[in-house]
Amino acid sequence: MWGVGLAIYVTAVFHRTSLAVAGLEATERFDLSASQLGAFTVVQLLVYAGMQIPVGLLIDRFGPRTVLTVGVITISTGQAGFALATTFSAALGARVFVGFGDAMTFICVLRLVNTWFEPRRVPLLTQLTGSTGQIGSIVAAIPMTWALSELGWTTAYLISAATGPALLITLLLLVRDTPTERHHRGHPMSRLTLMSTLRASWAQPGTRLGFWVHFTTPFSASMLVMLWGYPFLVLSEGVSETVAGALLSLIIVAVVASGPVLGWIVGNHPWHRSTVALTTVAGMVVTWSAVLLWPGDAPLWLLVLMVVATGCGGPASMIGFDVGRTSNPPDRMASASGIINVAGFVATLVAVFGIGAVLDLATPGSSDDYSAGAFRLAMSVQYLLWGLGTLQIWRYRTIVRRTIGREAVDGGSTMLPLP
Ligand SMILES: N[C@@H](Cc1c[nH]cn1)C(=O)NCC(=O)O
Repeated sequence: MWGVGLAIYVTAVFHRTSLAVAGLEATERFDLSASQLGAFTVVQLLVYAGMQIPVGLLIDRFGPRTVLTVGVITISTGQAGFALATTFSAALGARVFVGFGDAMTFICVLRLVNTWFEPRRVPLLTQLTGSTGQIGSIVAAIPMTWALSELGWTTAYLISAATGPALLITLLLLVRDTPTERHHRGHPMSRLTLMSTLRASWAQPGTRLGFWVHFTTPFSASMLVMLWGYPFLVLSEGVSETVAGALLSLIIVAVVASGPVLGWIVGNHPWHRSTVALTTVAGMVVTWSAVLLWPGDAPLWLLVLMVVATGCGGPASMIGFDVGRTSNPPDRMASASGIINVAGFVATLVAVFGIGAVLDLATPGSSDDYSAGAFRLAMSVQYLLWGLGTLQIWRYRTIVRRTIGREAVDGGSTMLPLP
């Protein structure tokens, strides 16, 4: 069950990031300005974030198998549409479909993990899901670059869309919602019940703690991988294009390598989950500060430390889902995951936008030759997000620790009995 779900999630991450290496080709094919190119990423992220809460509710109502089926069909249709699009508006519409399908993948896989594995194994498998999924972005970077240059736009994107039918058949043949049911249906929900499910999830301090952990930890890596990493490293830190590419791949290596370690710590020491998240944020703040304050170009060893610390933020974000899991009953689990998942993508959007806006303000009239000084200022936008997130993590961790107590947390529950 998990293998099929994971294969679908790796493919979704591949589709999500498959535009990162196609910027130049897209600019030529659709005759785009820089902001139109950026719109593809922004629209996709907006759709993804906006769909998280509805998708969480749909999973609780119709089960992960059904929602995943719709997700695979939608994302493959979007990617095929992107292959065939010849105008900016058609391509943008196709990216909306990719965002919709993508939004339906991850929390379905989390739900399958929660149903099919014993609770003590769930933290590690949740981590392995998040970390292994990021391999999709390496596939998007290397083979996709080759396919675009050797096979051309339409064939490269059509081949990538063709993974959809194969995954769909495997999904329909193998995946069951629970060991006893192919389809698990929750209770039909009126608008009132939907609202009360969301309210009940959000009322749990553990859901809020999970939200802020997911807000604070992954955005720096996502912002680097999705948009600003390459220009920052080349234009501001003076590394070659090859080294910049290698450093961005190292982020994914750090994600994949640190995931199981963090998963093990979190599974064995639930009381210390928020401490692990805060330590990871501190690692990012310290290494980023050293890079940004270094006089002139930062040395390569420091850039390596910074990207590794930043990569660890991805797996640390999974702590958010784990706290959400132990703070909600199984029939509200996907809704809580949806709420928590919105946070990281909203923080990424704010970082991507904020950095672009500061770059434009600091370098008036020039869009492709930002100075090192402008980049340093722009990258400092991240401190606002880390600062807000850290305060909120501290606030809700204090509430959880005070109201629930160590024995219950170590026993696997952060659920507060509410009226
Ligand atoms: N935080 C990520 C997952 C992750 C784990 N390790 C690195 N990244 C996340 O929010 N995932 C949701 C998704 O759809 O990818």
